[in-house]
Amino acid sequence: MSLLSVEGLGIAFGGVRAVHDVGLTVAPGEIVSIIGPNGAGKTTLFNMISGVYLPGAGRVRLDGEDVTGMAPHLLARRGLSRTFQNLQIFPAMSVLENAATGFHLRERGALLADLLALPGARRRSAGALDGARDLLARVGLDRAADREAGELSYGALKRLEIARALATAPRLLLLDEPAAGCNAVETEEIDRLIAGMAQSGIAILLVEHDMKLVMRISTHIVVLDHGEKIAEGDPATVSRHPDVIAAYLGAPVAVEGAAHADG
Ligand SMILES: Nc1ncnc2c1ncn2[C@@H]1O[C@H](COP(=O)(O)OP(=O)(O)OP(=O)(O)O)[C@@H](O)[C@H]1O
Repeated sequence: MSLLSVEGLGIAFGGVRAVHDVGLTVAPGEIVSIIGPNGAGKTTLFNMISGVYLPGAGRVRLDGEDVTGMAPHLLARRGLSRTFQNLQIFPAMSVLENAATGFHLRERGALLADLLALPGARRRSAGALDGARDLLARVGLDRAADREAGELSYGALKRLEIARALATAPRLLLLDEPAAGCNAVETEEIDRLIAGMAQSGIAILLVEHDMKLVMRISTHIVVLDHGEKIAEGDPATVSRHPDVIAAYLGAPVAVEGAAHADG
């Protein structure tokens, strides 16, 4: 059964349809990727699912419950967490402290209370730092815990962002371009991390331009162009779809193990 179910989602900005009538589902352990050219509406779709934008049309359901337009911290309590295309890291804070901020994403105002050292902040922070150490181990950054975040490589920063998103123990994780700007080795680390999270039962929704990564790890791919879904299916099907090649890929993309998929 699907954990996330999106139906007929749409939004317009100043009369321009950024996303129109898009539907998709994600089940626990699945990796569903959204691909398409720049401006196709991928991040806007993410923003509607994660409560950043109120959709102009359509429904978002988590476990069958209508959560359309619900605030991000309330969605986090229900098990939805996300990362952003642009890193949201505090470079002057330690890696550990950055990971610990993730524990406050469920509580509106908690992060500000901590920064202002309001009552309860000290107790909450101690617990968050313990939890943050576990998260850093999960993404392979435990040995960098005490370094300043600003000193990390780009790939490590991307993993730190994922660690922070994991702090809310998500059942559904939205990853916006986790491999953007990463080199081949860093991309492989992200690849393993995403596959591992899916194996642990987390439902993953991914926006990513690295087609090798997408074709390797996706269970299902949804293709957007000009805000509309133009194709969907497994990697082998999507990578050879004529409309997808015309709108985005330019040429068929090799998919491991799919050489004889035509039968
Ligand atoms: N807040 C906004 N106000 C006005 N227009 C917006 C806003 N957000 C997105 N758009 C427009 O909506 C369309 C879809 O943008 P979006 O960022 O979702 O595309 P994308 O597929 O994520 O692109 P990219 O791959 O470059 O990140 C674009 O035409 C964009 O200019």
